[in-house]
Amino acid sequence: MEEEGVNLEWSLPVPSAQELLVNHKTSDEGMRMMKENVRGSFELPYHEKQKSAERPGSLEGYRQAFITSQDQKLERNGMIFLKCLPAFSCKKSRSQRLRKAAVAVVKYIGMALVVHEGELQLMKSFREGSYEVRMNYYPPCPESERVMGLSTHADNSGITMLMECGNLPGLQVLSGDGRWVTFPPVPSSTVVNLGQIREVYSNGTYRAPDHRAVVNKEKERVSIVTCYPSPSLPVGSSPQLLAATGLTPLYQTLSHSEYLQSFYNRKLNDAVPIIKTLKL
Ligand SMILES: O=C(O)CCC(=O)C(=O)O
Ligand SMILES: [Fe+2]
Repeated sequence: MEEEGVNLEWSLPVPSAQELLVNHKTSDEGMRMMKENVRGSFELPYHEKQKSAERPGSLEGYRQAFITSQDQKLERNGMIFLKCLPAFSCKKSRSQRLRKAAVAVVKYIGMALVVHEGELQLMKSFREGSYEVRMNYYPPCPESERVMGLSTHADNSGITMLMECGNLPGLQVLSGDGRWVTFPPVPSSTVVNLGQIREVYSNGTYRAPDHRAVVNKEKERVSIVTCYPSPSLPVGSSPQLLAATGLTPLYQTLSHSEYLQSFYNRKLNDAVPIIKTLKL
């Protein structure tokens, strides 16, 4: 499939989870350098990393992965989180290519839902909206079966693009029959993950898969995750989809900031996933 110069090759490695692999030709020297730079940032001495540590009131910077409660079991994950504005200056930049791939995925999901050109606002929002980048660093652990790199979650985004740095498996997806399936790293590919905003948008047609990251006994693992939240759009079932299909809306509609606020007010191990709280 070709979309605005982005080549997409689809496959469904885990049949029951809506997770796709996209090959968008990022296996160039620039990508290798980016991965090396990210790895290098995590390998800096502690006091250097603290210079870019998360500041109160901001989620951005270097930090331990999400801590939402005093009693929670900590995840073995160091994280750098950044909010980014779209880079208009260089149309061929990697961030632009990733965004194009994300827009293409959003477009094809719309087509699969029989929602076509009415989606111009949606596409515009994905093309122009700010996005988030998260770099995950999972140190090795000899007792890897006793720790978790990132606990079970469904992404709260619209679409997430995940790049593995190195050839080390770690990402696991919960399959329809309740088994954890390890997602093998595929060189020069990006894993596209549907987030909960898309699940709501599709009125529950597509599921945001539960996934987690496990750690390796001997080797560190690094992943780079880009999330496209389309902040100018409300979070709710697509009005075009409901109009075209006559389906009853399953979810209430929130503004993007209301949705994020209720997401960040939650505890990591809250029994009810956020998406269930939106159900009508
Ligand atoms: O590192 C991984 O493989 C998973 C990362 C992830 O799921 C996330 O950052 O949301
Ligand atoms: Fe995730």
